[in-house]
Amino acid sequence: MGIVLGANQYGKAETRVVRVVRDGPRHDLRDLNVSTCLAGDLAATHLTGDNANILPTDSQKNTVYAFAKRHGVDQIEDFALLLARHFVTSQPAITRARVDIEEYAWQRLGPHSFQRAGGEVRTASVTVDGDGTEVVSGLTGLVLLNSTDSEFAGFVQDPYTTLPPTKDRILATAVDAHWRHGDDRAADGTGWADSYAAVRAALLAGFVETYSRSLQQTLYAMGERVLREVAGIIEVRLSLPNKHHLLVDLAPFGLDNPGEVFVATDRPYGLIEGTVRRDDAPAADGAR
Ligand SMILES: O=c1[nH]c(=O)c2[nH]c(=O)[nH]c2[nH]1
Repeated sequence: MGIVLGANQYGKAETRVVRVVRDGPRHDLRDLNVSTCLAGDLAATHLTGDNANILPTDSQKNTVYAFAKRHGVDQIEDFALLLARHFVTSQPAITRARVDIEEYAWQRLGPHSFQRAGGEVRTASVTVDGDGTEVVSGLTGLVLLNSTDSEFAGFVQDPYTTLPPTKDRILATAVDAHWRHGDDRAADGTGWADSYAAVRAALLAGFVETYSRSLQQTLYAMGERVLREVAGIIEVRLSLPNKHHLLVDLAPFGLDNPGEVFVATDRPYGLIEGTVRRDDAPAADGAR
């Protein structure tokens, strides 16, 4: 019985690259998930372990980042063409390159503030018992990003701290917010839609308009804004994942990176949680 190597290919799947274009104070943002896949004369690495024809998947990933900086990102078809052509023309052993790109849409909220389109869920939890009625409204999956006006510095330095302080970073989160209505509103039973729209607007304004020194500070600002602006809300509970965007080091490719090319990491992530409430709010009943 003969055994032979069949079809094969390899590449780097799901390189998440966020390209910020800083053209003055108004920024633009492109958010991509790029997968590269190369095929060609790859028999040796499978049969003998000779890697002479193998462009590391790590280099493929770096090419995505470097091209995002060097060429920018406009239409994803063009960016995919650029990458695929690069791999087949620069690598003698590679005869086929496939590049798949997903683009995640962001809606503009301000000069450097954006909201991820889609994925948002509205929630409601009602508790009725002998003591009364409690209504907790909420939303999850509201993904927000500020491409500047965020810093994180002045934190504890213990023997395990390696994080460099930063005066300019991307701040991104998926808002999970639940707010408790006062008794009057629950008894009244009207105006939920207006209340929801007003809370959502206040959360957005708190995120967009706060110069952030920590996500904790932004959390408080968002909750405070809801309580100040929306009548009938007595408590806001927020759970904010810190969706880290790390600056890619492009120096090995002779490129600078003044806050333009980032890797969006999905885990681990910081999770910042807190409650902001009116000081006269009665204790929660426990709907959520
Ligand atoms: O806004 C932040 N708060 C933190 O507590 C923290 N910790 C960390 O590593 N990065 C950040 N960012």
